[in-house]
Amino acid sequence: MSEQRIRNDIVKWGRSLFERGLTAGSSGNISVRLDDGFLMTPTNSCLGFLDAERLSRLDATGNHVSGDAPTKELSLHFAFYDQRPQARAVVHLHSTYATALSCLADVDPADAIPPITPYVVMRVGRVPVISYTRPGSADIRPLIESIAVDHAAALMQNHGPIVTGTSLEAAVFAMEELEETAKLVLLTRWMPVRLLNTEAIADLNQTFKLK
Ligand SMILES: O=C(CO)COP(=O)(O)O
Ligand SMILES: [Zn+2]
Repeated sequence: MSEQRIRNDIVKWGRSLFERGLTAGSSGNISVRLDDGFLMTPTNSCLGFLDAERLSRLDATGNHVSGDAPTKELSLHFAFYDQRPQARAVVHLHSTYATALSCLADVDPADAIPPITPYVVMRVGRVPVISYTRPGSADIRPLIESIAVDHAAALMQNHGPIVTGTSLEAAVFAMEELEETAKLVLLTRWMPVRLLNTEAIADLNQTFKLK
């Protein structure tokens, strides 16, 4: 896929996520790994109004080479790219329900999203909670690196979700699934929920291998 097409896709998905209320104001950021570097959304930009020509272009070693200054969360994007060779895109949002889950004191930090539907198992997998760090702090990097080999998604405590995928579309779809499942988890929080059993989960993992 050409770089221009990828730039247009970042603008398209950014607008779509923003218009559906999945992140507000200038929150959230998107990156895509190219063959010779990275494209990232600029810091303080609104995902609803990105300009394809002003996206931040970084070289393969992470140096900013053109466009506006990149997201201040580049450490967390690079942590996933370093540890997951298959990751081609990273999406971070402040979507309401996943962020609400990230604030709950009694959520299992090793497994924040119970397996209540097949799609969350297929598209997202197990979701750990990463301890709080200040937005933009490089301190997040080792925390993400410690989970990134085995997890395609995480919740940053009191902050929001972060998801990777083998394409931008796959990362966006996984993020949408994560957000919708977080909503279901909160809707059913005080109800006796029947989870998928280990047999069903093993069958899903075998049939739809998460990358
Ligand atoms: O969500 C954000 C910080 O966590 C937004 O930061 P940027 O505007 O630098 O991308
Ligand atoms: Zn954020």
